[in-house]
Amino acid sequence: MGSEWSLIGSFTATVMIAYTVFDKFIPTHIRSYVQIYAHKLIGFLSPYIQITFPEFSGERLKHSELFTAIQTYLAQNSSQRARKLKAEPAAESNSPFLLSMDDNEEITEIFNGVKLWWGSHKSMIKTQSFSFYPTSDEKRFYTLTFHKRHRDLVSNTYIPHVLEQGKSLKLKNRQLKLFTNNSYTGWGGYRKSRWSHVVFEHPARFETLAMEKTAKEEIIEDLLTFKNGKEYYDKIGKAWKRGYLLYGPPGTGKSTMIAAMANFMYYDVYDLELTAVKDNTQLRTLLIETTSKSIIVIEDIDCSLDLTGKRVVKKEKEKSGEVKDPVKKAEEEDNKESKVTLSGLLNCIDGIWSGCAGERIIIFTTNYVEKLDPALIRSGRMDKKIELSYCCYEAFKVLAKNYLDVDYHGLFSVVEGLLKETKMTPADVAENMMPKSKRDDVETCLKKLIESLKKAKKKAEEEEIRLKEEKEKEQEKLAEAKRDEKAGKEVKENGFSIDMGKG
Ligand SMILES: Nc1ncnc2c1ncn2[C@@H]1O[C@H](COP(=O)(O)OP(=O)(O)OP(=O)(O)O)[C@@H](O)[C@H]1O
Ligand SMILES: [Mg+2]
Repeated sequence: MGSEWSLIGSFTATVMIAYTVFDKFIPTHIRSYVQIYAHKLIGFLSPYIQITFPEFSGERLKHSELFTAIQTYLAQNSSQRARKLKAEPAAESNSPFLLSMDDNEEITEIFNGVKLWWGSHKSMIKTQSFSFYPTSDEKRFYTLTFHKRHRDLVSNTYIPHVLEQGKSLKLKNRQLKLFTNNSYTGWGGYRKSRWSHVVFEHPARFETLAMEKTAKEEIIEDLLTFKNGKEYYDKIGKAWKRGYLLYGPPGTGKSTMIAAMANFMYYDVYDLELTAVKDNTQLRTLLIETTSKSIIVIEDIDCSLDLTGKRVVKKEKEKSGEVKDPVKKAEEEDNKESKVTLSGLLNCIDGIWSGCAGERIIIFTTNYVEKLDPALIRSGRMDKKIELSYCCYEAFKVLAKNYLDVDYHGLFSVVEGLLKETKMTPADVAENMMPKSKRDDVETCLKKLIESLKKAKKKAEEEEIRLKEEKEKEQEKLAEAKRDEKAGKEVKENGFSIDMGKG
């Protein structure tokens, strides 16, 4: 036994000396040759294949989507199996951190009965920069090892499976974003983004949206058909996009519905402010930069576009006494000259999107549907027109559930009757019904609403009477003018007039 130990000891010592000699005294280029041939020999003898997935790839060292998808996939799978995990802040994700395999950790996975090994590695490359604080670049990569007889299965089935899973998990975990376009003068260099974003956290849901149940269900059905319609759109040769026009008086829930749609579809929202876009070319650039699975919104389309082709620039409220910055003034001057035309917008919607992969929804909102150019809302551009109108009883019940947490109350029938007789927007109903203090219970809130509805009804009746009187007066004036005209004619023809009024 003793002799065996001494044999092992001397062998180990020999290996260590040989390694030191190799490392210290053999020139680098010979060493690299030896390493290359050693790898070749191992590759020749070993039945295993290894694939490397680096974090950065391509000429410009772009962050690899492949790497991110694998990272997400492994984070889901490895967090149960790996012993050494790493917690990192998760950008653009719902959870505050992401658990992934730590460096130099390995896990095994069985896929269709085949054993595979995933490894997480890191290599350090020292940068040759002249700095007081020497930095080193970290290059992370994953390796996938498997037996060479499973090569086809891995490349044709397993890797696509990992990517698909990784991407869908990332989509599920990501945070929604609300983008707004930067004013064109601030676009700056090529690297500056045309869109700025914040996290989109609007609480609106279809369940809390007050409108008729059937209309709501129809919209949900329409959205679902669109979402699952990739094959269908491919088959009919149409770009995977859908246009909605939301119209109705202010406060009827158009913006709320857009938020509900975004939450339901899990799409980002691009709020496109046309008045900040210089011309059609910039509009095109902005639209190209939108990503798949997004809703592009143009609110109050009638105010942003003059339908004769010119753009209306929103008047900015100038603070009194404010001295104008010359640069700002020049920008504004420029703004006045800039224009996005209706045809430019239509061309963008029809043309560019057809070339952009992925699904997109475009929504226009307006308070005055009758003002819109038929070209803008024709079918194919605006596939669905949704009217959001004054509060009906069904919508009121949703609001009562949202704001007061009640399904029924004795006063509901009074509200129902009044809602049939008067027009009130859901925004006003909600405002009138909302508890304003802790003492406000359901009954108090409903009574407040009834009071407001009665007032609104009275006001509407008075307005109706006023309008009727005005109309009658106008008709009287018209009739009088006609009588005068007739009398004038008679004087001309007969040379005298008969004054019927005086005795
Ligand atoms: N149908 C609705 N369901 C639930 N809440 C609503 C509804 N309509 C309005 N509201 C409430 O009223 C507020 C204003 O509604 P919203 O901004 O969606 O109206 P809008 O139609 O976009 O108005 P505008 O035409 O002025 O832009 C919302 O914050 C929401 O709380
Ligand atoms: Mg709105």
